[in-house]
Amino acid sequence: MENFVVSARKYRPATFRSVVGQQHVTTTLQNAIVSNHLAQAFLFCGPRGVGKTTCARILAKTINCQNLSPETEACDQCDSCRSFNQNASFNVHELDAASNNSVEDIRSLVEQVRYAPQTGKYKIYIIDEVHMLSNAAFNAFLKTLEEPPSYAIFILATTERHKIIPTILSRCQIFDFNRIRVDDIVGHLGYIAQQEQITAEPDALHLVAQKADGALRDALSIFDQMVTFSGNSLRYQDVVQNLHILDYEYYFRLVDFLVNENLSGSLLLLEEIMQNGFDLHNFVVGAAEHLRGLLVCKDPVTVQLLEVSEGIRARYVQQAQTAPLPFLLSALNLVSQCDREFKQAKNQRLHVELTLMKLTYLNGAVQFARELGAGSNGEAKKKVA
Ligand SMILES: Nc1ncnc2c1ncn2[C@@H]1O[C@H](COP(=O)(O)OP(=O)(O)OP(=O)(O)O)[C@@H](O)[C@H]1O
Ligand SMILES: [Zn+2]
Repeated sequence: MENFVVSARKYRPATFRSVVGQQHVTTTLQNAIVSNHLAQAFLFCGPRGVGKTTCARILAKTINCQNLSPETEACDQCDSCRSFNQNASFNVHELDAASNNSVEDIRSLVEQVRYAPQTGKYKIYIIDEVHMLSNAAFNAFLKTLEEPPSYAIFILATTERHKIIPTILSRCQIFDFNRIRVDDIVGHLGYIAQQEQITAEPDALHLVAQKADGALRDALSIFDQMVTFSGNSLRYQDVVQNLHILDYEYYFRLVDFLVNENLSGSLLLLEEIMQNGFDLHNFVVGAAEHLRGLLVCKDPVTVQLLEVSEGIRARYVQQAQTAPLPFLLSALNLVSQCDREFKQAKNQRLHVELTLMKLTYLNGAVQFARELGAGSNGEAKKKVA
């Protein structure tokens, strides 16, 4: 049997073109290569698992390729490309500063920089998690960064840009990597599913993508975990169950109860959520997100901001029609307040229950206030009387 290779490694992009969602970076790098304006030191900043190391390696391979394509991609055929692809190139050195952050580690790296490449044009030094280097190590490195030999290129990567000292920042060309959009993650997962002959429900992939919170690497590990769990067909319900996700259903039900002033319904729903072992605070945060989702659905333009599948979006739009805008605004306000005060509350369940009570009568109250405000002689005044 073939060894199982995790998707994050198996599908690590080998060309600029196959990097997802970082076009501003890849295009700029390619332009720099074509116009021969390559900087000698780069700083790649951004969240974890969005392609910083991947792009560093692609850059390293591309600038050493002996047979660059017209699209400025490495050929993957020449000797240099082949040794890169087999992780056997002498022209790329990677240091993970998270685990090698001492002065000695940097000294041995700096030592290597003195030797020109025997084959190929450039030697590339990738320092991951560079913010972890000790101060002494930083200083030992600074001199080399100031006057690197012409064949040396440094690519520093970090998830914590604010920890990088100004002397380093000012010597690097800085690239900010984006979180990957849910749609882009879904597209990539869909592609991998197809390659692996896995049938996956779009909603299932959406859920995985959302859980990954912008990190493609995380999405791929969750995807692998799901496939181990449910085999060659990935269903929405399996993902909900396996990832123990507070699924949309709960929130759709909640808002239905609220707009229908069904207090017992929402209190029992809360009980159910706790019985199922969900975290109360997560529920509050999720409720705020759901309300925000309904709000953006009130407008045909902002509806695009909702990063969900088509099917779920249609349900949002439908539910948004049952909930007046002022109600949604006040509800979001109340839930945000509940969230802010959550940690201080002595009895957190009661705190949430109280919010649910306020929310239940909110719709009636909002309509009542509106009727009053309208100043008509209709129902509202009768109610007051
Ligand atoms: N933009 C992307 N396009 C395609 N695949 C990606 C992308 N970002 C991450 N991946 C996948 O995730 C894996 C890890 O990505 P990579 O190591 O490049 O992330 P990173 O940003 O350097 O993360 P860290 O800061 O944790 O080192 C890759 O092997 C690849 O499979
Ligand atoms: Zn090549």
